[in-house]
Amino acid sequence: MILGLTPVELINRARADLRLGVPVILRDGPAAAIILAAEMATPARLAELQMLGPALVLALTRHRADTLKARAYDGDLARVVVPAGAQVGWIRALADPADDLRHPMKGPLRTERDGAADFHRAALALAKSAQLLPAALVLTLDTIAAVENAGLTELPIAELNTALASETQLSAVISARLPMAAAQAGRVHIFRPRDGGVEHYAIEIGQPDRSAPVLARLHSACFTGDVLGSLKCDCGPQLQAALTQMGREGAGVLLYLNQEGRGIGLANKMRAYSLQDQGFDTVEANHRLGFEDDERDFRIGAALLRKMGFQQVRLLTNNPRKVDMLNDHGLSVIERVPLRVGETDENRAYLATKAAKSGHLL
Ligand SMILES: Nc1nc2c(ncn2[C@@H]2O[C@H](COP(=O)(O)OP(=O)(O)OP(=O)(O)O)[C@@H](O)[C@H]2O)c(=O)[nH]1
Ligand SMILES: [Zn+2]
Repeated sequence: MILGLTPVELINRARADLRLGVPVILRDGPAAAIILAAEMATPARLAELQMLGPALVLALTRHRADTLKARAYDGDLARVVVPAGAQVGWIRALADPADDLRHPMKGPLRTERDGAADFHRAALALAKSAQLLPAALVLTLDTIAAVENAGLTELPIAELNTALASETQLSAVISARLPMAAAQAGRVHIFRPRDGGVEHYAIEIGQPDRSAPVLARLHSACFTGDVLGSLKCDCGPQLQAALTQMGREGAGVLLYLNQEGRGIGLANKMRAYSLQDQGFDTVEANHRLGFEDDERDFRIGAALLRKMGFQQVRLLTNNPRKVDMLNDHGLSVIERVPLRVGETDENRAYLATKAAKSGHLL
């Protein structure tokens, strides 16, 4: 006999469904809702939802709602009423700010005030965790009968919320020696989250003494900076400078965390870059897309360092949040080592915005 899927397995299936444009059913006891990622909506799928019931809603985060001048009665999110006959283009324009400046008048938008927003909040969290735009069509169902035999993934929201909020458990997969330009004595460790998320890497230089403070860096993936040598940020030079300093000192550990774009994923980061070309700064661009300034789960870095046996770190960073987070999650940062490299004409304003709005130290 095959037992049912665990919540973690169901969540991963639900993420894949949303990314494919397949609806997912959320359950809360006897209550249920059907959700669809707004950016993946097609005319056919939208028509299916519109036929199931009249009360179709587009859930948006407060940041996106603020941009659209829609009232967010639920605090952190808004439930925008989808008018009968609304087309996919209307949904997409609300979800995606790409054309905000060209077509500023999207309203007036009517948002719901009464009733619960639990399904909507869960739908947005799931869309974010699938690295989609945080915008979801939500139809609360009177009865689940109409969708019961469609083979859709069904997810209890209590379990979904618990799983999304809990600390990721990581398993060590393999490690192997890697001589690098910055240090001959390098070793790459691969860690796999047990929640089905993307793998993260640790680059160990030399043989750091576990009973002494280790020179450490938490580096968030930046395809454009790390690989392409982008001049828009300082990630590539920071990565190289950190490895070089560890090589020079003979020991250190650099965590390469796959949290591209401060946790929003590369597609959304490129959407943010496109908005930056329209004149918005890095924080404003994230907000217009509906994200927080920083969506990273920094607990993963702390968990990895602890798992590797480290307790005390000298942390290479300009970001005081990283220091606080490690101190709050079982490590002690005995020194913050500044990492100021790679300033260019192109990234000067970006670095200044991070100092002014995100608390980075100059
Ligand atoms: N969303 C978004 N992400 C960006 C942008 N520019 C760089 N990133 C991402 O930001 C992350 C690097 O974060 P930073 O804020 O530069 O540095 P930090 O890691 O917080 O702090 P430091 O330790 O001082 O470097 C990487 O994941 C990059 O992909 C941007 O304009 N928008
Ligand atoms: Zn970068």
